[in-house]
Amino acid sequence: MAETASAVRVGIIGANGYSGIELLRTLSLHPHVHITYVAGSRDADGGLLAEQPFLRTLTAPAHTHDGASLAALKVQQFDPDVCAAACDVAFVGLPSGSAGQVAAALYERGLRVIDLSGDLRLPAEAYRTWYGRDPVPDAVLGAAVYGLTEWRRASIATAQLLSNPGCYATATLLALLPAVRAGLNRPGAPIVVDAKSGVSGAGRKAVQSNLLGELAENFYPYKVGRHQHTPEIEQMLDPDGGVRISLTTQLLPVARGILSACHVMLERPVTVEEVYQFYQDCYAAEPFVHVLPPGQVPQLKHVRGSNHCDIAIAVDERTGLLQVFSVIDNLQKGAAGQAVQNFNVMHGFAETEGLWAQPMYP
Ligand SMILES: NC(=O)C1=CN([C@@H]2O[C@H](COP(=O)(O)OP(=O)(O)OC[C@H]3O[C@@H](n4cnc5c(N)ncnc54)[C@H](OP(=O)(O)O)[C@@H]3O)[C@@H](O)[C@H]2O)C=CC1
Ligand SMILES: CC(=O)N[C@@H](CCC(=O)OP(=O)(O)O)C(=O)O
Repeated sequence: MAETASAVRVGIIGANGYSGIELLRTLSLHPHVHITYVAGSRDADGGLLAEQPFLRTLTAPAHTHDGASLAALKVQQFDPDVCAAACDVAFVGLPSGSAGQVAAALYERGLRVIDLSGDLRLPAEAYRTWYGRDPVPDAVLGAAVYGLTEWRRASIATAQLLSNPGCYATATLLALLPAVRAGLNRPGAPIVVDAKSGVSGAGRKAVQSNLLGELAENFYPYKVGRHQHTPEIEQMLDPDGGVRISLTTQLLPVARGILSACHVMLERPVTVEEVYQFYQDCYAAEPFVHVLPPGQVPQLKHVRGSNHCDIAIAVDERTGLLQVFSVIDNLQKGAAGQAVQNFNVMHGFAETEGLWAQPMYP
């Protein structure tokens, strides 16, 4: 794969974290990207490949743009001026709290910034309530464009500061938006979202302390009634606050994957064929969103390692509930993959560029 003359110089902040590693894996095969800067919370002793020895393709020039210099890249302690000098675009894969500050510093230095954290997704007051800390300054928050790609392309294309959606929010919104925008939900009735995530959703440090003995053959809900993606989902479903969701998040003993099962009280009787056709029409042109025929169910392993989202629909005529199920890989469509999809939209590249990976099965 030859490097193109138009290669964009890209920095990855948080390169030792799960999202950062997934960005490296994805962007190292992107034909219009040259990774020029990788940063973390400290200077590393060895090169990038000493830190992440499994990223072997980075040293295979046939598959990268600049194998030698990529292999020589060192994870540096983040410095906004060094980053700004080295990059046109920065992906920020840091924990919420640190990420917003870093994204703001780079935005103010004129870079295009794609932030994967929750720091830029909510209005200031909602952020204070749900994240329990002060948000970034209004001028920065106001510039951030919420990047649910399939539903926000026009504003993503011109964004300088892109706020990548949360993993649960992505799975849930892709499942619910067609139904809610079409008014299939009964006004005033809360939508129940029963969502489950693999443990990598919690980040590398958290997983390193969640030992196998704790997680294997175990399964439990967490952040009940207070998950930070609740307002993110509600504001996108209805900016006027007319839709309420009850979100339950649960920790699955798998590394990757989210399944969101959404239960919508129907406003009027509909058939599953009707809703299926409607969803099909809605997502027919989408390369990454697939609506399964009635009777089929989505599975984590059908999307694992890829940027795809599978959606399935059922109508429970007995209870008047529409059930919409969606699955994504939390590190791909839920984080790094969607971030690269947004990067492609922002640069006018084909949306699938760098995102050709098929799901890993089994
Ligand atoms: N994991 C997921 O599925 C998803 C994650 N997100 C969001 O993406 C962001 C990254 O998540 P994830 O990759 O899971 O997190 P990880 O915990 O795996 O990685 C975060 C990385 O950030 C680095 N870091 C922390 N503080 C600083 C700092 N002040 N300056 C520089 N580097 C710092 C750490 O680097 P070092 O190792 O060098 O200390 C660490 O490697 C989070 O905001 C998360 O909410 C969003 C959607 C899904
Ligand atoms: C399994 C797990 O712990 N997942 C995380 C998702 C983290 C995330 O995406 O949080 P922000 O994007 O809002 O920072 C959680 O539920 O909080």
